[in-house]
Amino acid sequence: MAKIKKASESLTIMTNIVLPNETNSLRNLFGGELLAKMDRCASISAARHCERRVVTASVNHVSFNHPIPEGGVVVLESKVSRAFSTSMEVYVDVWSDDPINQKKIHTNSGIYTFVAVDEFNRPIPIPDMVPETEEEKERYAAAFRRKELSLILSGRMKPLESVELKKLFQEPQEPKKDKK
Ligand SMILES: CC(=O)SCCNC(=O)CCNC(=O)[C@H](O)C(C)(C)COP(=O)(O)OP(=O)(O)OC[C@H]1O[C@@H](n2cnc3c(N)ncnc32)[C@H](O)[C@@H]1OP(=O)(O)O
Repeated sequence: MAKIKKASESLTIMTNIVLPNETNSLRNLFGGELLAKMDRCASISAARHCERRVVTASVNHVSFNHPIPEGGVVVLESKVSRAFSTSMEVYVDVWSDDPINQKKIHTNSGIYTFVAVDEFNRPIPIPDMVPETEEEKERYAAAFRRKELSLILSGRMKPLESVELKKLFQEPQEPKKDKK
């Protein structure tokens, strides 16, 4: 598919208030609820990028650094960070927003992989993606390593078959001397 899209074209922002039925016993947003919100937000970004139906293939990384309290405002922002052949990586950032005190803190992020599928749920090719901002470029550059790691962890790739990831664990080679 020749079409190339910008990362910003997949930008999705979801803003919600944290309701009591979404909280844990500490009255903070329950982790599983947050994961579901992140999956929804990321799947919209993926569908915006490929203009197809998408399925979640893997949740590669999620961290929870700060709690989001009941009654607080949770803001999710997602964008495709790299498109491969039929799959794409989507980065989700989450903030806790306090509109009264006008404080917004980054609480966590997550990295998801989605696959575009046809009407028979078979993977189909997707448009390429071009990063523009510094952050988009950094995330794009590291996405191939993360894809390899995800494939290894899911048993779809043997560690020795990796290209980028393997380089991280290789000893630096001595430069070859010219033959006399
Ligand atoms: C939005 C939702 O919540 S959907 C509900 C939850 N998700 C689901 O039910 C999905 C269930 N899984 C499936 O349907 C299938 O396993 C699929 C569609 C994800 C993959 O189908 P497969 O026939 O295995 O396809 P295939 O091996 O060709 O992989 C397709 C692409 O996904 C990538 N992929 C598959 N699994 C992973 C993984 N764990 N991590 C990273 N990438 C993966 C492959 O590398 C390939 O990428 P590429 O074409 O861009 O190089």
